Amino acid sequence: MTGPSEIPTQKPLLRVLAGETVWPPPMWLMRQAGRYLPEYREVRAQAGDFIALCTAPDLAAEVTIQPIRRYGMDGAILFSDILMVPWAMGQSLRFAEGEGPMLEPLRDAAAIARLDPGQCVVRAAPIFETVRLVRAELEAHAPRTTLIGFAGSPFTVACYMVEGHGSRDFAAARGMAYADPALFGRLIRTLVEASTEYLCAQAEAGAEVLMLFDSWAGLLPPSQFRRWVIEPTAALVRAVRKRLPSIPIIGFPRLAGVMLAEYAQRTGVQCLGIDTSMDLRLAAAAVPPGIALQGNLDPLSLIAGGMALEAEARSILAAMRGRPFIFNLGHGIEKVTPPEHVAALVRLVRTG
Ligand SMILES: Cc1c2[nH]c(c1CCC(=O)O)Cc1[nH]c(c(CCC(=O)O)c1C)Cc1[nH]c(c(CCC(=O)O)c1C)Cc1[nH]c(c(C)c1CCC(=O)O)C2
Repeated sequence: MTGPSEIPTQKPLLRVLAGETVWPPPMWLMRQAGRYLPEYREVRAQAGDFIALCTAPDLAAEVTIQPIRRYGMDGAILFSDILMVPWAMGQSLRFAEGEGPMLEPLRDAAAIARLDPGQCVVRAAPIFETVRLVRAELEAHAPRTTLIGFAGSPFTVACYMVEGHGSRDFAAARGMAYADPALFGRLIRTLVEASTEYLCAQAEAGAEVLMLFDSWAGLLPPSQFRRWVIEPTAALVRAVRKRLPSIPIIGFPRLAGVMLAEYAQRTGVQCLGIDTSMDLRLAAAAVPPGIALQGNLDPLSLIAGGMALEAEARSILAAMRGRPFIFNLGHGIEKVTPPEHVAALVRLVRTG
C-alpha cells in the first residue's frame, strides 16, 4: 500500500533532484527568459528599466512564463537578478545599457555597516509576489514544470558589491579578502544572513527548488575557495534547511575545476550546475552518486545550431545516460541565439 505521502512527485525535475534517473532528462536553460526572445523585448520595453521589470510582479511573471509557453521547459526560473539582494539591502544599483550592472562600490567598514540585511525581504516583497503569480500560473497551465527560485552565492554577490561593476578578475574584491579578511568576512556573513531570508521567502511563496549562482567562484585559489565559497555556501544551505528541511538546492560554482568534488561533499547541495569547461564524465566520477548534475551545453553551439549543436547535445546525453541529470547550458543563453535553435534542441533532448 502506498500512502499519499509516498506517492512520488510527477514533476520530472523534482524527481531528478530526489536522486532518481529520469530519461529523457528534464531540461531548462539558464537565462531562458531574455533578449533573444521577441516577446521578452516587448515586455522589457514596456517596463522601462531592468529593475522596474524585476519589481513589477505581473511583468516579471509574464517573462518567467514566456519560455515555458514557447518550449514547454521542465523548469521555470524566477525572472530577477542576483544583484537584487544588494539592492534590497540599500546599495544603489542601476543597469546601464551596454555596460551591465553598476553599484556604488563598498570599499570600507562604514559602507558595509550601512547595509541593512533586515530590510532585504521587505524591499524584495514584489519579487515574492512574482513567485506566487508564476506558481499559480504553472499549477493551472503547466503542472509538470517546476519553479526554481535563486540567489547569487555570497562570494559572487560580494564581488559585484565591492567592485561596483562586472570585471574579469574582481581585483578590488579579492584584494579586500586578502588585505582585510575580517571586513570581507563581515560582508559575507551579512550576505549569508540576507540570502537565507530571501531564499526562504521565495520558497514560502512557491519556489520548489533553489539555485545558488556562484559565477566567479573559479577566480579563487583553493584556500580562498574553501573560505569564501565552500564555507559560506555550506552555512547558507544549513540555514535554509533549518527552516525548509526538504527544499532541493542546486549549487553552481562556475569554473570550480578540481574543487568541485569538495564543494559537492561539503556544501550539502543536491545538484551541481556544471560549466562548459568541465568534462561531465569526470564530474560524475568526482562527486557522490546521489548528487544530480546539471549542464553543460556551450551557449555558442546553440547560436551555431545544426550539426554542431546536435553533436554537442548528443555527447552530453551519452555521458549522462543512466544517472540523475538535468539538461541545461553551461552558461547563460546569448542574446543573439535564434529562438528556433532552442526549439530544435528541445526536440533533440526530448527524444533522448
Ligand atoms: C553574474 C550574474 C548576474 N545575474 C545573474 C548572474 C549569475 C549567472 C551568470 O554568471 O550569468 C543571474 C541572473 N540574471 C538574470 C536571471 C533570470 C533568470 C534566467 O532567465 O536565468 C538570472 C538567474 C536576468 C538578467 N540579468 C541581466 C539581464 C539583461 C538585462 C536586460 O534585459 O537588459 C537579464 C535578462 C543583467 C545582468 N545581471 C548581471 C549581469 C552581469 C548582467 C548584465 C549582462 C547582460 O546584460 O546580459 C549579474
